Amino acid sequence: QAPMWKRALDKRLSKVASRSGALVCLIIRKALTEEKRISTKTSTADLVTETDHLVEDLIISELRKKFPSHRFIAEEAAASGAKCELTHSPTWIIDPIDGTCNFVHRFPAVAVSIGFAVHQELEFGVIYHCMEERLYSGRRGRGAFCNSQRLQVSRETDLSKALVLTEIGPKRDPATLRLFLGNMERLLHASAHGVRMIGSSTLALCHLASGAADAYYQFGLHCWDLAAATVIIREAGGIVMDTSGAPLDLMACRVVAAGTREMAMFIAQALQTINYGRDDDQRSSNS
Ligand SMILES: O=P(O)(O)O[C@H]1[C@H](O)[C@@H](O)[C@H](O)[C@H](O)[C@@H]1O
Ligand SMILES: [Mg+2]
Ligand SMILES: [Mg+2]
Repeated sequence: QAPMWKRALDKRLSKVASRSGALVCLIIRKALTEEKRISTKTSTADLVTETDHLVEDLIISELRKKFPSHRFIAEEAAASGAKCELTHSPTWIIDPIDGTCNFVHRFPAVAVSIGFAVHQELEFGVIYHCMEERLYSGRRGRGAFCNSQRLQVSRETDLSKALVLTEIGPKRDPATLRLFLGNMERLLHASAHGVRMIGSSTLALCHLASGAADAYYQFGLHCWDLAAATVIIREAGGIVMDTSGAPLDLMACRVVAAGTREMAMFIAQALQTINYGRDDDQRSSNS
């Protein structure tokens, strides 16, 4: 049981994060219907808009006012060259709009993700589904919720009875696409019930935490896609690990998550690796 000061601090921090998320969702919902100025980052499929930047700046300024000594890892700052270094300091890990491509197309699977770590341990996360007013939250040792409903992962262990979620990632070169499609083909050959992509890794991971899917895997997502969702899935009883079967490496741009370890291992063993570098390796592009 964490010390009283820590429980009180976590509660205060997660309240601030939830309030920030709620405020910016109003901005995103309004902007979704409006004309957007769109630019690309690491590929023609890796989009960013002025709303991504506005929302990220708003969240960080709100949090910095209250916690000036804390550190930040945020998607659009990283895209502009900021270091992604998870130290022992209290650190907020932020994806201002997860599902920017959906946002650009007015496809309503769009979320805000705010994770929090201390001593390199993920302590809590909130993910706001902006179009459905659903707040997914998880605090280490205190459970995971969607609004006030407790979350519980699926207990499925049989891949031939599984619904599997994934995302393409930003690379679209022929070699990457062959590996991506080969991974999907192997899971379908193993008679998985289906493989789905919704265009938002954080919302897909929330579906896993709520038991609406049995597994998730991806190469090409980032620490800001993973931070909050990892706490939520673990607190819903699930497992989040590296695609090699080793413990999760938050900066490795790859993940397998599932309701059961057996399911996660089946998925991991079926995958061929797609190399996206690391978030904390400044030499590799943030693709
Ligand atoms: O850039 P945002 O924050 O929209 O995150 C998405 C990534 O861009 C995709 O490559 C990735 O495949 C996932 O869809 C992820 O949610
Ligand atoms: Mg984003
Ligand atoms: Mg994202």
